[in-house]
Amino acid sequence: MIVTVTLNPAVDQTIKMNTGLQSGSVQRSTEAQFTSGGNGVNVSQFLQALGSETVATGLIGGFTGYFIENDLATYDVSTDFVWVEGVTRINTTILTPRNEYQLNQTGPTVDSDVIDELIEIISQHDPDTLNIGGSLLPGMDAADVDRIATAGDWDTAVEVPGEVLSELDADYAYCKPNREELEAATGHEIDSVTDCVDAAKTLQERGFECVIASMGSEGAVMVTPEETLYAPALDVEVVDTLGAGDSMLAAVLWAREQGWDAERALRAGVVASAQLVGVMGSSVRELDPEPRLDEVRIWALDG
Ligand SMILES: O=P(O)(O)OC[C@@]1(O)O[C@H](CO)[C@@H](O)[C@@H]1O
Repeated sequence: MIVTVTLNPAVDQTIKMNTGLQSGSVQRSTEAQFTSGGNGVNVSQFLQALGSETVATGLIGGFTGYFIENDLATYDVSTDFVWVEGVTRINTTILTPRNEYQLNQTGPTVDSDVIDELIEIISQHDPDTLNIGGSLLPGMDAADVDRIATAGDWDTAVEVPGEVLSELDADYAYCKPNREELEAATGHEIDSVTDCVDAAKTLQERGFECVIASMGSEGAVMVTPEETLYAPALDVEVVDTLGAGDSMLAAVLWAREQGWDAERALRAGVVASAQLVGVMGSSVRELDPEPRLDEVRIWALDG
């Protein structure tokens, strides 16, 4: 069973415009929606959509906290959050005909005592795999992530900002940085698949057993102790990219849970993220990568 931990969840507000943004005048949207978000929350929702057993935990508060719990219930996602003082943030994605803007709030400040409560809850669910995803709240640091990761007998997958990734000390089973996070965590500039592989290997040497690095429309690299794989992205119509990386991680964890090998797991991740970029926002009720696995091309880059 996979438990996800989102330290800084969000209500994702997605606003669609039929013009570019201009200052000095009121502009009106053509479409808008609110969904529950934050990397771990999304991973739980995608795991549920894939048919995997999951519980979403983390720190929530205020009216937006209630929204997240209720929204996840409508997707049949089990939740067990720690309630904190303050109000969970609202993050805004604005889609204009040419651009995608992402405005993320910082989130409320918390006392790091909440970590004890969180660890207690995680332990009660006895996960095989724990996914810790997203940014940290003010008042927390990378040592809190290490503490959660090492508090029990579970494999941990992290999908955290690059500056947090660079400060982690524990050993992790998985990490899933995007290009920006990989650059920030390693200091490598990534202009090619080769750069991406080099940076992913640098991370692996620091204690991340399997590194899944997503590069948007250029695809993804997976580095395991046994192999280095590259898969280009599928050629699909992109509505927005929110949650695409989370769906890739969810599908890889789901595939590994079923005993699939690394290559098949990477195929599943690439198909899931292709489905996600085709929908507005980061919510889907069903994910079924299997019928499209053969569409993904895979390069084994070295032994
Ligand atoms: O501010 P963070 O925690 O780094 O990222 C949070 C976030 O932008 O990432 C998810 C998509 O991956 C969204 O659901 C959410 O709003």
